[in-house]
Amino acid sequence: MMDKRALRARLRAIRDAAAPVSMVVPAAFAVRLSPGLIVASYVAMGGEVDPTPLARAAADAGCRLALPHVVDRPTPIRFLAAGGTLVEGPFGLRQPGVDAAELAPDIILTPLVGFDRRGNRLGQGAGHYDRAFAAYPAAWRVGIAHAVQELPLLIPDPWDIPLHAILTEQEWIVP
Ligand SMILES: Nc1nc2c(c(=O)[nH]1)N(C=O)[C@@H](CNc1ccc(C(=O)N[C@@H](CCC(=O)O)C(=O)O)cc1)CN2
Ligand SMILES: Nc1ncnc2c1ncn2[C@@H]1O[C@H](COP(=O)(O)OP(=O)(O)OP(=O)(O)O)[C@@H](O)[C@H]1O
Repeated sequence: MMDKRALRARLRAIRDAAAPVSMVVPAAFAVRLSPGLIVASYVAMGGEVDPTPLARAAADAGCRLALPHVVDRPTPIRFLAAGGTLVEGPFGLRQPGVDAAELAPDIILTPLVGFDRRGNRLGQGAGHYDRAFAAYPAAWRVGIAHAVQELPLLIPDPWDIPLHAILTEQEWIVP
């Protein structure tokens, strides 16, 4: 059994030591966008990769943007309409106010702590995206990370739902 906590600590350190990268929107992402689709992005914190180029491409294509709204570790995240004033949330996050409209995402962009080429993912360990993926099984799941966050193999837990694609500053990976 892999020690996920130790792995997470190591990968966060690797991620936070990496030079900031700016993402180029892959054609394979752009072709998926169409007016009215709901794209859940995130507000990067710490050493996370900034998904703004993808969010902007989505908005330019007429998609509606949502952002995760976090209450605490045990409470499932909800995706709320972006565009209003962001407020401070737990874990140092910036997020929509609790009164923003809840949206059901068609595409979910998720920041990764670690990943492998099969689409297995290591996140923050609160199960927020695991549960969001289970709640929206039809959504297209796109992970975003620095290339150095790749692992040779991550053994998935029974509840893990794999990513459809992973974007790094070097590659668009489709498992
Ligand atoms: N930018 C961003 N937004 C996000 C997430 C995320 O990982 N990144 N989430 C992902 O689920 C959800 C929020 N859940 C979270 C759950 C736990 C921790 C957490 O334990 N943070 C650590 C520091 C983490 C780090 O350095 O990466 C802490 O507060 O000690 C953060 C977010 C939704 N929004
Ligand atoms: N569909 C679900 N419903 C309820 N709890 C879940 C579900 N999926 C996962 N969990 C719980 O959430 C926690 C997730 O831990 P895990 O180490 O897999 O997180 P992770 O891979 O870092 O992903 P995440 O980004 O979702 O935190 C586990 O305790 C697990 O039991």
